Amino acid sequence: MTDTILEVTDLGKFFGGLRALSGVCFTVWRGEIFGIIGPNGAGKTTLFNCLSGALKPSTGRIGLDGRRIDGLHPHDICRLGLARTFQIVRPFQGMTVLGNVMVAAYGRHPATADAEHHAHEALRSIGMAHLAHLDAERLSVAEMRRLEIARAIATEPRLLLLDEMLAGLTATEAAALCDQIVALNGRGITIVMVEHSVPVISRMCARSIVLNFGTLLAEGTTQDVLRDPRVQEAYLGSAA
Ligand SMILES: Nc1ncnc2c1ncn2[C@@H]1O[C@H](COP(=O)(O)OP(=O)(O)OP(=O)(O)O)[C@@H](O)[C@H]1O
Repeated sequence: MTDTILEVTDLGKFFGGLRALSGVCFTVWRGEIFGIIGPNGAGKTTLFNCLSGALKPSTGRIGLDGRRIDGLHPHDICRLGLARTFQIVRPFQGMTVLGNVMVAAYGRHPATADAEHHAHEALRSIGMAHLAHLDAERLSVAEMRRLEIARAIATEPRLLLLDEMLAGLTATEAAALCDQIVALNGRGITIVMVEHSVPVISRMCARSIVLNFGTLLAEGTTQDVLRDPRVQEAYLGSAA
């Protein structure tokens, strides 16, 4: 039997008359890397904002490990084991890489020595230990992305939402980051990733959903989803 970590049922988010999400249902299984694709404005970031508590959904329910989390505050959702990254990385100004990650680690480890230890662990897990004492603002784009993941990891999530982590990276940088993401997944963290690159989603995610105009266009194995004629027309066709 498959073990569900995240269950989304009839999720809707309306901004006035705009239905950014409507009737969205899907299930993420524990231990998988799950993909979310869709054209610009399809509602992917709104979905992440609802899952992480940044936005209160207008309809529906979200279950994390069987517990209802929709409408909870972001820090409560984070404490329950769901972390997310942001498309645009904004490190705390005037702080080192380590300091930035410690801010996240304090959530579970209020003592400074503990927070520092766990922040170092998070940096090591994403291959950034050697950059711990660098001013965070001096990082490259690829390093910023890894810092963003380290901050999320430092909250010790069971489920990690990654929002377009590969955008703007070179092919080599993207491949290295994909390897890091697979390694994190190998350590037991379930991953949900929003990604525009179809080849990346095909390689990384056994199962995926496609959003279009705020509705679920397809759900299933990534292979089947990408072969779906509606997906081809709405997403791949328009991208070609
Ligand atoms: N705070 C908001 N107020 C009003 N409309 C919003 C708000 N946030 C998002 N929207 C609208 O909701 C729709 C979905 O936006 P969203 O950013 O979730 O799409 P997306 O799939 O993440 O797009 P992209 O790939 O460009 O990041 C868009 O029409 C957007 O303009």
